[in-house]
Amino acid sequence: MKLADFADILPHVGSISGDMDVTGLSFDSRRVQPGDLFFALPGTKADGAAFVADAVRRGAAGVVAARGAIRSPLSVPLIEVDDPRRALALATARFFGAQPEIMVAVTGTAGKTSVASFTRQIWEQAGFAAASIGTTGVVAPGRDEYGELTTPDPVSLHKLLAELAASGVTHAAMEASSHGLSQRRVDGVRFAAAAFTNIGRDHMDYHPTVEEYHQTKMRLFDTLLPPGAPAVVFADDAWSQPTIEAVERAGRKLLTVGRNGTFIALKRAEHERHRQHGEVEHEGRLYEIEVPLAGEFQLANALVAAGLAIATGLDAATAFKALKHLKGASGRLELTGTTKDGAQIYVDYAHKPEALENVLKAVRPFTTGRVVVVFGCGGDRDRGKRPIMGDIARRLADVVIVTDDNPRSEDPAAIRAEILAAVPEAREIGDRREAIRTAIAGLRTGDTLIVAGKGHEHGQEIAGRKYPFSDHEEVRKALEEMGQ
Ligand SMILES: CC(=O)N[C@H]1[C@@H](OP(=O)(O)OP(=O)(O)OC[C@H]2O[C@@H](n3ccc(=O)[nH]c3=O)[C@H](O)[C@@H]2O)O[C@H](CO)[C@@H](O)[C@@H]1O[C@H](C)C(=O)N[C@@H](C)C(=O)N[C@H](CCC(=O)O)C(=O)O
Ligand SMILES: Nc1ncnc2c1ncn2[C@@H]1O[C@H](COP(=O)(O)OP(=O)(O)OP(=O)(O)O)[C@@H](O)[C@H]1O
Ligand SMILES: N[C@H](CCC[C@H](N)C(=O)O)C(=O)O
Ligand SMILES: [Mg+2]
Repeated sequence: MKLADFADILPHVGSISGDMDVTGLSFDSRRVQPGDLFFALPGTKADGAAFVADAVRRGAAGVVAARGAIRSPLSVPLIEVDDPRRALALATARFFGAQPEIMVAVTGTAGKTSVASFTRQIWEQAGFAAASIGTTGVVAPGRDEYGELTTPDPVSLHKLLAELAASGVTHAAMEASSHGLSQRRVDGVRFAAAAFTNIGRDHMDYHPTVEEYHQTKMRLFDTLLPPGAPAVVFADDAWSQPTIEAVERAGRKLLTVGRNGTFIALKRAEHERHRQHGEVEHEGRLYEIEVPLAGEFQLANALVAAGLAIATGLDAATAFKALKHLKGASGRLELTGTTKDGAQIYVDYAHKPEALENVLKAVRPFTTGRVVVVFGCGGDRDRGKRPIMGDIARRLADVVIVTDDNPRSEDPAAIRAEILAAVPEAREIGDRREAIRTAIAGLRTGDTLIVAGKGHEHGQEIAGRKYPFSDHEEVRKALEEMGQ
């Protein structure tokens, strides 16, 4: 492509020729290929402007940077913009060109992965070639890949969207994390609808206040969703009202779901251990629904997903019928094993307070014995959540084992100590493998064990190194070795 093809996104002035070839786009100097346009992004650890010389040395054909960020003269054209991250997102969308025709995004503290996966499954059952993109990776016809980020960077994202479109995928649901929204990773995607699940405590190391965190999520509705397009809002959360107001203020089409919802109104719900039943009203008609998954919260996620599918054109009866066949996203309150005595073991991705609270509450009514939890907290992330999660475990579980999650660069014992301060009666077993084994060995009839925090993850990051690790596998191996 030529620079002139990006004229509306990258205004080039003076002596810079629009005839300049752009053969690729890059925001990391270490990955620049000759002919790339290098975007110097102000980051959380470094400033991309400091790597411009490196990028040029590696063959960058031009540089895009924030106004005034580059002071010394360059041997290649410099294009100055107000918001380089947004410019990168828009330019990559233009560069890769195609995306699945109908794309939706879901934001919220918890439930994004589940909603994206459920929406894909509803579409699949309706006969569409559909994809989901998020924390657990990319799932599409003939494709199931593990991913690193919940919301990929714009270059990886638009390359992927173009591949999906080329392979015939017409529908895609993706997660929009607050980091992703704040860093403009999805600014180049054309959305047909967007959804909100809930707000809880998360990423308080990145967002100064919960209000700012919520406002960042609202970018999805007030900036990225086209005016008039449908916004599906879960109506039963403490943050539903501010979200509804933000959607209405922005002039998007508000569709609420849940007990307080009007687009899909949940009239009745019954919860069984591995199954949720409900009756919903949509446009004056009643539908019986069934979600074959553990955890009351999955009913909420299923309604949001059905809302997205209906809002983008699927008939309601097909969408509601599809819920009966939903499979849970990997590691979301997933029954991973049962002991000979009938104690049940779940792997769950709760790594933030509300999620842990929800999961422990969800299994209580079906647990005739004790609720046992094994969990830790990740390093280099919000420290404030550690004692909060300790307190939740103390209140809602009968047996607590505090172990390591991904300590990353932090001292694992110090992380555990911050959790244990709120739950001093807990057992401390740093080695996650041993913690899981100890918990399983102690299970009795009627007990439920929740191994929380790592869900689908394939590795454990300790002191900057990633070691292979899977909660699923550890549970299975432990049961096998104990002759269970
Ligand atoms: C804190 C954070 O969000 N960081 C993300 C951010 O990096 P950054 O821009 O802050 O990076 P930086 O190190 O400060 O560098 C600034 C710029 O200089 C460039 N650079 C740097 C070094 C060099 O030699 N040359 C060079 O050009 C970098 O490529 C970057 O463009 O932008 C990068 C590209 O999009 C991301 O890969 C990176 O994610 C890191 C790896 C990360 O761990 N992010 C997590 C916290 C995250 O995003 N999580 C969310 C939510 C998870 C959830 O709750 O579900 C997610 O969406 O996954
Ligand atoms: N609607 C919900 N309300 C409360 N908790 C939920 C809800 N959905 C899921 N959870 C809890 O949150 C965990 C993560 O769920 P899920 O992966 O669907 O959310 P997410 O928003 O994608 O999270 P992350 O940002 O960590 O990727 C689940 O394992 C469960 O413990
Ligand atoms: N997307 C989240 C995942 C956290 C998962 C948990 N296992 C941890 O390591 O804290 C993050 O990067 O903050
Ligand atoms: Mg997720």
